[in-house]
Amino acid sequence: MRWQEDPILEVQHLKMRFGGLVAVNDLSFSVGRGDITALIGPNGAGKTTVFNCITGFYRPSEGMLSLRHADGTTYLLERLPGHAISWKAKVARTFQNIRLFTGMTVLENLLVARHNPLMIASGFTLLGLFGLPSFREAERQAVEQAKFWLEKINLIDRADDPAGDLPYGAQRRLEIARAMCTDPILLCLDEPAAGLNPRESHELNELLLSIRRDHGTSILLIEHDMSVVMGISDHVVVLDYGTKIADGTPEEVRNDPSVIAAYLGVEDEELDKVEAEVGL
Ligand SMILES: Nc1ncnc2c1ncn2[C@@H]1O[C@H](COP(=O)(O)OP(=O)(O)OP(=O)(O)O)[C@@H](O)[C@H]1O
Repeated sequence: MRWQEDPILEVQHLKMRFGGLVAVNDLSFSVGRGDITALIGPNGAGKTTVFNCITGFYRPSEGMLSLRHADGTTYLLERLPGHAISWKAKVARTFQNIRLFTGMTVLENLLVARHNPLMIASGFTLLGLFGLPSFREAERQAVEQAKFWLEKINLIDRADDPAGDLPYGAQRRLEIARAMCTDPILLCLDEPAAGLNPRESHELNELLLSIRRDHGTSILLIEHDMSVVMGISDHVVVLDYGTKIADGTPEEVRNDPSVIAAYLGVEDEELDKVEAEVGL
């Protein structure tokens, strides 16, 4: 199992407290390099809180989040500021609710993701923005990369339209493309299939599989749509009330009585009955 042999991310004893509420409690799991890993669980289980800790939106109350690049460089994410998690550690994310710049064009939304390299190429001077060859080259590369992703997500014909005019499913794909324009090694997607129809969710599966195959990007996703989770994940981690209740391949997790019970809202005492019903 890649998540045991070559983890890109190791979450160790993660705890997140909000006042008296413990949203995530002593959570440990690994994400395999090159794997598609799904983090699932009932509403309020703590999934988005885990994402917020990994991507620097929250500082964990306790625990360690170590991200290891292929060359061995390791980043302790809980110690890095948010911008360094994206820029240095190379972790990108999308949000549960779409967060595009709706008044900007589709192309501009992708160019925003190249802000850091563009500013460095400008030498952080106004003159650099107009004159430096390095800036013009960085700008050309940013446009090329954006066009590549627009082709890939079938939005090249809409490049100059405002992002807010796109249909919902296309906006979701654009968000993923924008995250990919930061060249992440770990892509975190918060409910990418939410609100998609079955055709769009099939297209999403294809897009995620091609991101993993063609770019080697590891993917960690939160998802309620089981056709996405069971269809493309290599590894599934299940949370309930902030703790891990299962961790394994989709097949292992699918038949786990505690997972079924958590989803059905069954009390611990009724677990035997659920086990009998699923034939375990
Ligand atoms: N900033 C916050 N302040 C206080 N409580 C919070 C905060 N963020 C999350 N919580 C609480 O932490 C718990 C876990 O929330 P979280 O959003 O992580 O769950 P989730 O598994 O992502 O749920 P869903 O599937 O509904 O998105 C919930 O009880 C939630 O109310």
